[in-house]
Amino acid sequence: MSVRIVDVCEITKPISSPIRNAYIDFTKMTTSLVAVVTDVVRDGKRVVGYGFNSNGRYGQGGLIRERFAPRLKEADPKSLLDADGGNLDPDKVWAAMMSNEKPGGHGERSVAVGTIDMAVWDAVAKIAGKPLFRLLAERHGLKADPRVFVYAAGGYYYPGKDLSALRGEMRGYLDRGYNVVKMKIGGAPIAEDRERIEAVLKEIGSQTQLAVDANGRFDLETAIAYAKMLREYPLFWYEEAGDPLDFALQAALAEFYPGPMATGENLFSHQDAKNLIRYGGMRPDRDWLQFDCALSYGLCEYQRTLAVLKTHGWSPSRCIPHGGHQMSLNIAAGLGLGGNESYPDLFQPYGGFPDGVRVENGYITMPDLPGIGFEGKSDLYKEMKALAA
Ligand SMILES: O=C([O-])CC(=O)C(=O)O
Ligand SMILES: [Mg+2]
Repeated sequence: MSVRIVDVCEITKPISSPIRNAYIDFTKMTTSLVAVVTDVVRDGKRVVGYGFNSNGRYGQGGLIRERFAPRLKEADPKSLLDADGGNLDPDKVWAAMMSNEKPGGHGERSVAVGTIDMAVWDAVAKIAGKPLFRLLAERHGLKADPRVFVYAAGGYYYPGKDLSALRGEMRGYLDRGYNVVKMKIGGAPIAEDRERIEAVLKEIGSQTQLAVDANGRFDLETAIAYAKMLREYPLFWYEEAGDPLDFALQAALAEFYPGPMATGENLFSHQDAKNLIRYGGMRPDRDWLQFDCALSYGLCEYQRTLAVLKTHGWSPSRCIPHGGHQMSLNIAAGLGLGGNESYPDLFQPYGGFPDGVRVENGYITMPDLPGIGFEGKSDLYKEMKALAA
């Protein structure tokens, strides 16, 4: 049997909402939805792999249509196959996409490639007839663990939102089974953010923990001023205080913040991840890494990032990716990450879990669906099917 990619389709979809973090609003946010169509038939149906990019970066239709999809369609089909020719080899597909691309400067190109890479892995696991998390565990000689820790991200700023609305939002997450919640900081004066934090802590009590996210807004002085305020509270983490590439700032902050810090959602390559580990002062015994494969060249690259972490003494269990998508749930369950983000009320239908999956005491259990499992989420699959089936 041979496998051929017969088409790569892209459509840019809105995921807009009136929310705002300390850096951007989401009123014009979009995502690229991609389908990698193969000539393989499984259970009487053509195998199509699907992918989309995470929130926070916009859809990548231009790059996908002009460079990355044509390279896959023009590649010799045999050059994309695994050793016995029965499936695609994601690393070979990745190399074909990245031919004639210089190193460095990992701007939005990594989002375009990450989106297609997601669809390729979905197709590969479907062709193998397995959930992606089980395929990954097998390939790495690990035992899959379908139970994955998830936390509820929200707590955004938006027009007219007062403390009682913020508390109500957080209560809603607790009611849905979460025991870690996250809110935005840095989009209001520090005294106001302190009030917001105290209001949320009062609402959630001591059984639930709160993480805070500054979205890279602060200069060093402000990051330290916040660190001094935040360290009075038992927070789950202090996220992305300063510019994602300002490793010296991150390292200096550690001096003022003994609690857990988190960052990495805006680092888009294993080289950038390596520099964070080398120079960012992140501590493997308590800090968290949030690289998001959908924004950073996909799972082929994420595996290189995990290899970098291992070399530097970091466990994959210190990774809780940004993005709230099923791709990272599969990586978490297959490769032993510490968990995954989720946005219970945002970015639908792209985020979240297959239908019927519930959060219990902060964990979900992955159902055994072939591929990434998008077919189990009916609102999402409807969009995907409309693109290509
Ligand atoms: O608001 C955003 O851009 C999303 C974000 O940082 C997160 O989920 O950590
Ligand atoms: Mg963040």
